[in-house]
Amino acid sequence: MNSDSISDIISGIYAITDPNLLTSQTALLDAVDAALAQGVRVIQYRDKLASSDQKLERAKAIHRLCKRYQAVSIINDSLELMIAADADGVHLGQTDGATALTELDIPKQKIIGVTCHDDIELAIRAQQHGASYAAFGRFYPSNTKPHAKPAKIETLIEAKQELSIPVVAIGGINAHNMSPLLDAGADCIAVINAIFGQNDTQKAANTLVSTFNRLTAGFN
Ligand SMILES: Cc1ncc(COP(=O)(O)OP(=O)(O)O)c(N)n1
Ligand SMILES: Cc1ncsc1CCOP(=O)(O)O
Ligand SMILES: [Mg+2]
Repeated sequence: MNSDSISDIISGIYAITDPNLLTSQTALLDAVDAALAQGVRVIQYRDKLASSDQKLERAKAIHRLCKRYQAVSIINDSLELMIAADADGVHLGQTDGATALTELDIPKQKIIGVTCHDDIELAIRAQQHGASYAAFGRFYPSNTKPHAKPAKIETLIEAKQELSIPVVAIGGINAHNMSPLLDAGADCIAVINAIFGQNDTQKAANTLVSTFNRLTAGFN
């Protein structure tokens, strides 16, 4: 991992892999490479289908690719896999250990992302307990996770007032609808389908990254 601050690291486009969209290891690694080459800064390996051995091999390969592009690798759900693959961080949902962050043995330098749905109190507690970033969403209907709880843009605005850690927005986001989330203060836009569900990953990543950069060019 590079030595930038967490606000520099968790910013821009955050791409999350999906085994239903990237069905082979080659497809997965080629797509991650294409996304990184276009300026995606964060990759989350999210895979609820592969075997443990496959997950370890893929997580390690993604971490190597991220290092090559000076991006960061995050593992979904599993602290054990993060440690085994020596990835840069882990993303924990409310049923993955996020409710007991202080009881987990997480190496100090690792990034810890926490799902906060639409709940600012969850985010404040997560920050107090050592979370590196808070993720809110879903903001728009998501084909990837149709039953994800909806979140309000007002919650993002409140999150930016209450939290010092970066704020990530997720759920049904694409280049056409990210603008209100950025205006509300989202530091980072997390996507699955808008990048890995597209025929041309490179073009999709380029569109997302350039749209993010254009829309945030006047900020700060
Ligand atoms: C960046 C980011 N935000 C939210 C989630 C959702 O995590 P979770 O609620 O644990 O759901 P699953 O992804 O495990 O289905 C995420 N993965 N990444
Ligand atoms: C994992 C997750 N958590 C809330 S919505 C979501 C899915 C995001 O995928 P997409 O960008 O395709 O809507
Ligand atoms: Mg989870």
